[in-house]
Amino acid sequence: MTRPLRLGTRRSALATTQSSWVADLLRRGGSPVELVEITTRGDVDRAPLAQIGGTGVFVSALRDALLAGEVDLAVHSLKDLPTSAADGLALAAVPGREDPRDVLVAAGGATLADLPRGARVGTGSPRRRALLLALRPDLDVVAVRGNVDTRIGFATGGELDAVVLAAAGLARTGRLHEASELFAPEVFVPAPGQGALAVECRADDAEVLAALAALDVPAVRWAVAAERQVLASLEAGCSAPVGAHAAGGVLHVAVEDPDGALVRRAVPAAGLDDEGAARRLGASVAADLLEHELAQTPVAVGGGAQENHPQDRPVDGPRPDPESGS
Ligand SMILES: NCc1[nH]cc(CCC(=O)O)c1CC(=O)O
Repeated sequence: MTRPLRLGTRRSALATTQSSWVADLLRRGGSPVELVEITTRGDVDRAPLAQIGGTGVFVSALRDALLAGEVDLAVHSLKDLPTSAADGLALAAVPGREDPRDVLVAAGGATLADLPRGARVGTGSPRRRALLLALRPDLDVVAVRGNVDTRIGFATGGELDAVVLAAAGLARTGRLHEASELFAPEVFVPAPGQGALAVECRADDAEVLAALAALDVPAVRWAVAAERQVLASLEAGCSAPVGAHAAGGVLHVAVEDPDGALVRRAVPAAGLDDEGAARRLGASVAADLLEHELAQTPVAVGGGAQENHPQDRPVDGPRPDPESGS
């Protein structure tokens, strides 16, 4: 290959770290790579993510650049990818997964159990909010948005008692030691695809497809396929409170029921070795949940379900970076 592959990346610390990691893997495989910076609406617009299209806004600008031929590949956090396939693009590689867990970052190294009654804990993710309140109903969960650095600052600066983040974001940027607790994924079920990356290219670009095939780790691909199918089958948007995590031969699912209570499921997931098997497993767990746990129950006038959802009080970050979704 003569010309370098152009890898489109967002500018945040996490995005450039992830992109550089993939670029290095490709270079080690003999493919020259250059990084091309892409600015997304989510990077410049300070409006709440939900208003400007959810975490999908970070993905769509990179996809547009791919389809326009401005770049040849793009690296996404897999959990930020919409579950629907993108026309003209291929999910060419799902490389090795980083730590999929969620972590607590609290001043003084406090764990969740150490936090005082009514402690203020920051997260912008409805899933993390639901999981936190299931474990500690007394907590005051505060909506926060901002990059990893900003959100850690809320806890270390004393503005909040703690924040919840993805271990992967900390690990990839060399900050995992700042976590005060690593949550067990069976209990604090991670977002579908958390810790994994998605490498996309044009579906008809045989040269890039071939280079990326070497980065694919099938066991990770099938695990995240099952996790994402749970989300897709539940017809949940990217910010819905759904956790799904496949590891050690078990698929764990956690989802909020219409009354605001957390429902968990654990089903065998050994031997997932193709996309069809992975999807069937995810779809069957979702169907079972929809039939037995998530059927709409009549809500009393006055909206009883709302009582479990005290209003978020936003804390403004200096940057509108995205690392605040699920
Ligand atoms: N939604 C933002 C986002 N997308 C991916 C990561 C971290 C890396 C990963 O989960 O793969 C984060 C930050 C976070 O959730 O704390």
